[in-house]
Amino acid sequence: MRDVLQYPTALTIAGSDSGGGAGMQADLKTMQACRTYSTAVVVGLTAQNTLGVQGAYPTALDVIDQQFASIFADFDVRAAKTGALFDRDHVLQVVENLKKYEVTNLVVDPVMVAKGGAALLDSAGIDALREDLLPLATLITPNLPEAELLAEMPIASQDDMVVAAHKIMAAGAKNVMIKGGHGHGPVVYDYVLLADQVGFWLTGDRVATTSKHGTGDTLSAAITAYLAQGESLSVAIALGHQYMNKIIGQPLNIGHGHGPLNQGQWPTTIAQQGVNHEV
Ligand SMILES: Nc1ncnc2c1ncn2[C@@H]1O[C@H](COP(=O)(O)OP(=O)(O)O)[C@@H](O)[C@H]1O
Ligand SMILES: Cc1ncc(COP(=O)(O)OP(=O)(O)O)c(N)n1
Repeated sequence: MRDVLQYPTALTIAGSDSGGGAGMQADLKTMQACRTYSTAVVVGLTAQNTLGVQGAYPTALDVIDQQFASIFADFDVRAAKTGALFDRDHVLQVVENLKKYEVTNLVVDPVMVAKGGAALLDSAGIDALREDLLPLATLITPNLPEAELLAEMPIASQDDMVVAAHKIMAAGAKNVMIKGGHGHGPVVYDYVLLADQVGFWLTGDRVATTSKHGTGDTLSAAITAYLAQGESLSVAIALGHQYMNKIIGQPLNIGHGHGPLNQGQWPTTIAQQGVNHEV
């Protein structure tokens, strides 16, 4: 008899990117590459490609409820992540369902603006995210502009990142990871502040590439995949960061703008990659 692979199940609650590089499509490819099965609540559709977002169409609210109901009637969801949530009503509908189904191991990627500049969450939605969704999150993963909004301060240095992480935690987040992709210099610094007040830096060489569409989605999906596998939060973060570091230097040459990553560049087992579980 053939071996049956045992993949845990996760959930992505996000928007669809018709260009395939970011949003739900990035999440699904990443989870598969990280050996986790993912279910999906589509919160909205975007007409999008590597050049930008041409349209955004949130899903009817009752359809969000139906998707949650179908998933939780059948699957043992071990971890979940949120991505683009579009507006206040959709944030609150997602929050209601997360509470109803008692979702644990929740990674909130507070997607606000796509790299091309299109808003993927309006200002009332940002308030709802901060007040209602953030307290449910196991981990929140803002990029630098998102962290500036959530912490209500400018971030111009690594010291500022540390202060901002503490402010976001004080606003109700249990654990915080501020991503430094939008910074400058030869090294990318991501700062992690854990609930026990332990803070640490994760670093990587800054890759000079225009193929960065979907980096935030990909990182948060990888962390979610490893949480679903039962890893501790600090190990899941470290593995997600290693995955990101590995794939960002080997992108696909696709599209005419901000190209996609190649999430499939992680084909072997963690053991074969020589990944260090020590954090
Ligand atoms: N040019 C780069 N070189 C190496 N790593 C990067 C680069 N840009 C982003 N990353 C990494 O990708 C992840 C996502 O970061 P970021 O791009 O800031 O998020 P977002 O897509 O949400 O804006 C982080 O772990 C960051 O360190
Ligand atoms: C549908 C959808 N969701 C999220 C994003 C933003 O993804 P992100 O990982 O932040 O990547 P960039 O947009 O910054 O490339 C998106 N574009 N579309």
